[in-house]
Amino acid sequence: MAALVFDLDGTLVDSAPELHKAANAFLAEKGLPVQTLDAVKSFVGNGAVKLTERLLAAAGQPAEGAALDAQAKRFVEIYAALPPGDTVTYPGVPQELARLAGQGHRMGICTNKPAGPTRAILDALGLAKYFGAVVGGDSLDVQKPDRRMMIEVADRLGSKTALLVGDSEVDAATALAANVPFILFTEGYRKRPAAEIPHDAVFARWADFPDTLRRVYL
Ligand SMILES: O=C(O)COP(=O)(O)O
Ligand SMILES: [Mg+2]
Repeated sequence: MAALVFDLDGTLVDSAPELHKAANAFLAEKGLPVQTLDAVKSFVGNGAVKLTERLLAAAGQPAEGAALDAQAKRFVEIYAALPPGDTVTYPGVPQELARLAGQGHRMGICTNKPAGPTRAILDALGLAKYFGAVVGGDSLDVQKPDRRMMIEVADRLGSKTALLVGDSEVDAATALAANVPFILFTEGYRKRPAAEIPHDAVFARWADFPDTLRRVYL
């Protein structure tokens, strides 16, 4: 059975409100104007450093190199210190993960979010027990869409075959690079219409995931 590899932000959890809160606390600390939720959503997908880079660029304060790394470190500190509760699973996610685990699927997480906050969210939501491998944006020296992110998760799960479930262009590119099937969840933070993002199957409600998965393996 192929391992099921899941993206986190915008796929299993709606983390944008909490990222928005952290982004605005970070900007306010620097005396910069705050951002809308939609703007922050559009900055998510390539990890914490890119998110920080996009926040600073949007505020007219571009940063790069070591200066950007230092700013991103501060952003992650602010994010990690927020009280839990704002990040929630999409409806039906806990039930579906329990069902898949019950069927014996090996499951892993492949996210560009740093591994620390990723584990904190999985623990807080009671989901950690479902995942035999968690690879975050700072786990390797590459991030999605590099195929090594996907290969690392499959290796850690001891699985030769895998598929990726994700919400974004970055996930689609990762699956293509790793040559694995891609299932697109449409309710996350993608930037383009779903039809323009290469996928093998698509779904909008987690209650429909069983049928969607069957379509890929028919
Ligand atoms: O943190 C990000 O930018 C994106 O995280 P994701 O890979 O779980 O969507
Ligand atoms: Mg995502």
